[in-house]
Amino acid sequence: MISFDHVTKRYGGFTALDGVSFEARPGRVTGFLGPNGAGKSTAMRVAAGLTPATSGRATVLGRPYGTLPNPGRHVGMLLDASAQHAGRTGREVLTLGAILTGVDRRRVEETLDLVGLTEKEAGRRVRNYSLGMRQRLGIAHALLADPEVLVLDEPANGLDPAGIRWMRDLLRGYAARGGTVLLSSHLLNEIERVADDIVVIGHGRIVAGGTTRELLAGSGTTVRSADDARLRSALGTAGLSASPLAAGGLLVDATPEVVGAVALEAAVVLRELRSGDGRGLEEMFFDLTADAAREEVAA
Ligand SMILES: Nc1ncnc2c1ncn2[C@@H]1O[C@H](COP(=O)(O)OP(=O)(O)OP(=O)(O)O)[C@@H](O)[C@H]1O
Repeated sequence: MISFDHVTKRYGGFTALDGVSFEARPGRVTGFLGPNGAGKSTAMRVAAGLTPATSGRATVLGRPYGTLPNPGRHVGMLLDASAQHAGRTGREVLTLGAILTGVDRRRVEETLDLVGLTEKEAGRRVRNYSLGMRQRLGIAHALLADPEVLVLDEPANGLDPAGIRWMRDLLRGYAARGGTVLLSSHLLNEIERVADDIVVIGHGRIVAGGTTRELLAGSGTTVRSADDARLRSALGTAGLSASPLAAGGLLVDATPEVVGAVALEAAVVLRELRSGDGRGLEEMFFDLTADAAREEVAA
């Protein structure tokens, strides 16, 4: 479990995080989304004890990261894949990690295997790694101690399609065994596929959060009919709230089946009946972060 409780982070006069509260729960993958500069990395750094919060509290497994005994054994982090020592080989990076966290050295070979770095690649210096290989090494480092919690900032960055699928399966399997995963990504399709829960941040504030299913189910049913005023009144009589849409039609807080039944009862001819399901994460993301995007353009 990772908890943010009213976390605010200021850099001088600039507020990077503004009262951020959310949880990433065990057995689930939580996708952390937001435009560039929204505060995702800052929040992850606060959770990892690398950046102190100005106010509020972030805890991992019930405690601030820095107070966990041997935190490296419980929490696997990938915050910047390019931060590995370029002069060391992949195997050396992991061996050092194993020594520092007191993990059995055999785990190094297991982890290399797990992330698909070959014997030859593991012996190559990190400066000669491709971006995708660095990501795999970073993920291997995070998994080394088989921790209960994973915090991954843009882990899919630089992975090829097979690598992205591999990572998805890895994270799903990890969560299925009870692990907690918090991951940020700009690959919305991927988040839609891998995340159980989604948290959206814009300008340092949480603008939406919930299960992926809830968030994508979004906004009820869109209906257009031959007589929207009569349909709206019939829906009102049935106790359902309906609001007129700017482009015509109504947005109803009910399933398409229920709206269809009310229309049939009221003998109103329907022209369109559509659930919010098809809205997609991309559309939701742009709706929720539109203010942030507009301000960026204006700035
Ligand atoms: N050390 C720092 N000093 C001053 N400002 C900072 C510092 N670190 C981050 N910021 C600012 O805080 C804001 C949030 O940055 P952050 O890196 O958390 O965003 P992000 O959501 O991870 O963005 P991206 O998607 O581009 O990685 C940005 O405006 C950034 O410039």
